[in-house]
Amino acid sequence: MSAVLDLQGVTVRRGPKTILDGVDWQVNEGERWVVLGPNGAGKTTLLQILAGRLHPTAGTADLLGERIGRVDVFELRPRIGFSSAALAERIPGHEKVRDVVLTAAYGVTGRWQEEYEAFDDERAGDLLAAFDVAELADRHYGTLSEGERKRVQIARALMTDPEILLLDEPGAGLDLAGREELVGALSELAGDEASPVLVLVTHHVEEIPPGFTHLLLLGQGTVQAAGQLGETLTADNLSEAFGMPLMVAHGGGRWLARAARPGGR
Ligand SMILES: Nc1ncnc2c1ncn2[C@@H]1O[C@H](COP(=O)(O)OP(=O)(O)OP(=O)(O)O)[C@@H](O)[C@H]1O
Repeated sequence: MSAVLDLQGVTVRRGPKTILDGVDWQVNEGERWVVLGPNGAGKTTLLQILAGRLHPTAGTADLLGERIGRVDVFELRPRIGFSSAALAERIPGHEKVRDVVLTAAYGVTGRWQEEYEAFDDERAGDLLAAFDVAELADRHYGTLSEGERKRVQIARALMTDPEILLLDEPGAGLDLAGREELVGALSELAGDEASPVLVLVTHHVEEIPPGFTHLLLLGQGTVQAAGQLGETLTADNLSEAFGMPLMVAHGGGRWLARAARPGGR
């Protein structure tokens, strides 16, 4: 079975800066990956490659068996759901919540004169219900709380029934209740066999939803560790990636990390 995502020696350079440096990474059917790393490690850049929105400067990126640079990315993109703050900024505040999800069927933001099929309407409704925001369907997107918006954004990313779902820091800016609701929703998604392959970028181990299976730890542009979550999310690996002595605890399917010594370094 070929990998769903297969990166070999992926390098991204911008001017004198090497943002990603020889990244090798394979993701297979059914896996749920967390990508963790400090600010500036290259997580967002990596996700841009996985979304078919950026070409590596060197190396190869095969997404769903198609090589970036050889495939028409506009055909590939509906097969890859993507949710990020940058994409969310393009959603007009006056858009109805149902339409925010529905318009993803055409890869647009902002409903205009497209004709949607009844099954599109039904799917958008089902996705809003799955993320517990069905009662907001007729509200304007701009009136939602940050937590509600995040769940609508993920529902939107799933609209095309993608084979891969990429989530770039979905927990950013959420309060404790919002974060916990999101973690619960993502945990359910992770546990559903019908869900696509999941790749979740986060800064915080507390945001790792139960049911996620693998971890990629990114240092400054390089893979520090990658593998099964339980084996890879160790104090040693995390301390090295974040450049400070850290301790890690695990219980009830959730993770916690803090400085190993009072006062940090
Ligand atoms: N177009 C660009 N030109 C120059 N440098 C860039 C460019 N895009 C990103 N970078 C730099 O590459 C590094 C990695 O950026 P990236 O956004 O991928 O990191 P990240 O791990 O997602 O960071 P954060 O956790 O802070 O969001 C940063 O130092 C950033 O300033």
